[in-house]
Amino acid sequence: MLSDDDVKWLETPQPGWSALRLPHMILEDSFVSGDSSGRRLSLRFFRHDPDRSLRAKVIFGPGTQGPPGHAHGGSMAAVLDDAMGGAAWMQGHPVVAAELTARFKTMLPLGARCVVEAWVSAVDGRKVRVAGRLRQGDGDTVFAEGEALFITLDPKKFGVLTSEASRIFSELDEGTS
Ligand SMILES: CCCCCCCCCC(=O)SCCNC(=O)CCNC(=O)[C@H](O)C(C)(C)COP(=O)(O)OP(=O)(O)OC[C@H]1O[C@@H](n2cnc3c(N)ncnc32)[C@H](O)[C@@H]1OP(=O)(O)O
Repeated sequence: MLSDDDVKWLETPQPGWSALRLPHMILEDSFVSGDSSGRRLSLRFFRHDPDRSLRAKVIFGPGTQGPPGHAHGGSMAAVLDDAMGGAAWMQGHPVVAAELTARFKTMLPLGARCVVEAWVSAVDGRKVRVAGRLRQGDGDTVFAEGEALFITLDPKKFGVLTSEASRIFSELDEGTS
């Protein structure tokens, strides 16, 4: 479904980005990242090393269709949710989403190469506020923006994801320190 060029584009980090495997990607059938067919969502995650925010490259496949030829808003919101949650986890906050706002700015053509940016904007006790943006990969067009409130839970509630997160993020630090 994806061309070899698309796969190569997805897997190539931009300068200052480190490839990142988010902890929940070890789970089978992860809603956003679990489709390897290219029909729905194809994503690769990265850390933007200078400020430790999150980046993802994403292509919305034909199975994400909402308006003809364009991505469903729910699929864009799901990508923003996953990326914003990932940004919080990457900064050491084991969270789930409590509130999510998405603003759809421009219709997103299926098959377009897109970039997601997500960053923690504030932390107040267990409340972690994160913002994100889904934009054109090779231009400035913004398809959607998001803001979310995540709540930190007892890490034990996440089972194996907790140790997986420590392993992944410390390896990432060793690789870039
Ligand atoms: C492994 C890597 C993963 C990477 C990416 C994955 C991202 C995926 C993100 C998701 O989609 S997670 C799935 C969707 N989310 C859920 O299913 C969460 C369902 N909701 C819950 O489990 C609970 O409601 C929740 C944990 C969010 C809160 O319950 P708690 O009992 O732990 O919290 P509590 O009620 O004590 O509230 C703690 C604080 O948060 C505030 N709060 C909780 N829910 C809120 C809400 N919905 N809106 C605003 N504030 C909220 C609450 O007012 C309070 O503020 P204060 O400390 O100031 O008093």
